[in-house]
Amino acid sequence: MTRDDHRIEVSHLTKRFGSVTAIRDLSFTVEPGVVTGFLGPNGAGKTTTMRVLTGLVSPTSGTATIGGRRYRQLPRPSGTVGAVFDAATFHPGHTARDHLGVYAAMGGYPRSRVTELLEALALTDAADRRTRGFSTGMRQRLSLATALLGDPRVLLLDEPSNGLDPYGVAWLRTLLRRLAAEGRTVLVSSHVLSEVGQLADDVVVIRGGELVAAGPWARLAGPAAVLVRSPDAEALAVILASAVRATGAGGSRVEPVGVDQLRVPGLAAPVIADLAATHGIRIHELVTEHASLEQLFFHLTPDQGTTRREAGAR
Ligand SMILES: Nc1ncnc2c1ncn2[C@@H]1O[C@H](COP(=O)(O)OP(=O)(O)OP(=O)(O)O)[C@@H](O)[C@H]1O
Repeated sequence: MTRDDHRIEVSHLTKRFGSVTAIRDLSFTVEPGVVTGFLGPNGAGKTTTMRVLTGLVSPTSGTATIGGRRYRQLPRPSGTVGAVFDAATFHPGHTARDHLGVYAAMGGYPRSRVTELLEALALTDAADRRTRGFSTGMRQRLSLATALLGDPRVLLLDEPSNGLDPYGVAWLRTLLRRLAAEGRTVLVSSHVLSEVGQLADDVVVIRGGELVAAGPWARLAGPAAVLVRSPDAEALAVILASAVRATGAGGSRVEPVGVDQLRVPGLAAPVIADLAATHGIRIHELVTEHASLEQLFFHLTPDQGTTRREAGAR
């Protein structure tokens, strides 16, 4: 099996529900081996895209494939793709073990998988309790355990951190990173940005059903600015201001931050260090500030009004 066998490819995908265009000519790829965050404001089209990927919704046009095949064309769909959608429901009278047992039987997976997954998802102590008393975190774990029954190479998780406390989010992060490190393709949707920042290496950002940005989020965010500490900050500010102007970054200014510190946009740390050395100016500290995922999100998807979006107006 090669990496190509479980790459997700969404190509010119459009989905209309009556007069509402949920997805419009959307194209992106999701690579195995990393956790990819699928970001967008409410109503952006994340769930619809994931539903098309799992064959639950038919596209109006375009394709969404896994390893080059549509979900229904996969030889073992549930063994290839594990999906968790928001608001998973369980039979309230079933225990966690019953629930996994039913799905293991339906998928033709050995009973030993149930015990393995109860352990891997820290559910062993709750295995024989009825799901009606489960907390949100336990429900999320049980949904994930169900999705992992067939040892899928591709995981599609819609808002998996919903309702998790900070311990739950930390646990989820460790689990997803481990699953990705094993070579799986992991796509995680969310609008809770601080959590995706901790969970994902790559991001796909959509708005109004269209692609806004895709790639490693650190690259998308770019170096926002460098903080420079120097006992000769005033002299350095003059030199750096002229270098910033020379880059053509018209709106960017070197700003003093405290007594001996400057915030320098538009110049990389090595350039600043070299300039200081050329002019014999001492540097005590250089720190590159990256934009947070939240800043990136607001920059890429300025609010256009929820009502307008939900109505599908453009
Ligand atoms: N079955 C449906 N019938 C009609 N419209 C739908 C249907 N499913 C989704 N939509 C609409 O498609 C758009 C995209 O919805 P979707 O649920 O995919 O967005 P989302 O990014 O997952 O949002 P959220 O973060 O709020 O879950 C919305 O305008 C939504 O109202």
